[in-house]
Amino acid sequence: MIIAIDGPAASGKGTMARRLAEHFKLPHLDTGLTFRAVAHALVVADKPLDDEDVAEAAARGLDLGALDRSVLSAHAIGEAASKVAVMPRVRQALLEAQRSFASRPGGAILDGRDIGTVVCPDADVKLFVTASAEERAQRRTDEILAKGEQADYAQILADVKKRDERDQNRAVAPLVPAADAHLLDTTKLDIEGAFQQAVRIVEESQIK
Ligand SMILES: Nc1ncnc2c1ncn2[C@@H]1O[C@H](COP(=O)(O)OP(=O)(O)O)[C@@H](O)[C@H]1O
Ligand SMILES: Nc1ccn([C@@H]2O[C@H](COP(=O)(O)OP(=O)(O)O)[C@@H](O)[C@H]2O)c(=O)n1
Repeated sequence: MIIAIDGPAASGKGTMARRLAEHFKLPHLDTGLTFRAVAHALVVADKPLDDEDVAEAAARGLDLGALDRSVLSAHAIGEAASKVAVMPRVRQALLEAQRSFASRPGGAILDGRDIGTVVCPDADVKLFVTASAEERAQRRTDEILAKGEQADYAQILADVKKRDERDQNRAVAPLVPAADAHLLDTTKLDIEGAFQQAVRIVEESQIK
């Protein structure tokens, strides 16, 4: 079974994907980390974020087994990732790695922005996870504060909106729900409530 989960920044798709992976015993790939890793490689090499040759080389050299969430989850890397994610050759290189992960025998869960539309258009179940921009900014703020770092809600809300805009309006693989995706608005759901709804959707689509 392949489960595709998409949604905007801090909607809770990663948390949901990890819990579903554990529940259904499926391997999980957070494709956001692949874009973050490319952005991180450019930042570390002191290269501009629009250098497509360097970015493509980083994408082609990516080891999916070595994605370090603790380094890549930084708020600023998310912003940088959405800049490298507009480059077609970067997307193509990562697409090959993402599809290879998805084609594992037994299936997989992938989460990102274009899983249901581009990476796995034939996925067995597609979820599009949303929440209001204000709720998502609050979740990200709480997450950063919980790490003991400083967080400015107003700035984070502005960043979240800017990233939504960039992800929804890029030419290649924009953030949009697949026609056959189940929409799951988690604005008023806690983590457990959102997970239970997702399990129900997956189980119902297995029966059909
Ligand atoms: N339904 C929810 N209610 C409240 N907080 C949530 C919910 N889902 C996720 N979170 C929290 O919000 C933050 C962002 O979630 P995450 O799964 O990383 O989102 P995404 O992968 O969409 O960026 C995390 O701190 C997570 O614990
Ligand atoms: N399948 C994907 C996943 C991420 N991305 C890009 O990578 C950025 C970071 O993704 P992420 O999922 O790690 O971000 P968060 O939602 O966790 O904040 C996004 O803003 C997108 O620009 C993408 O274009 N396609």
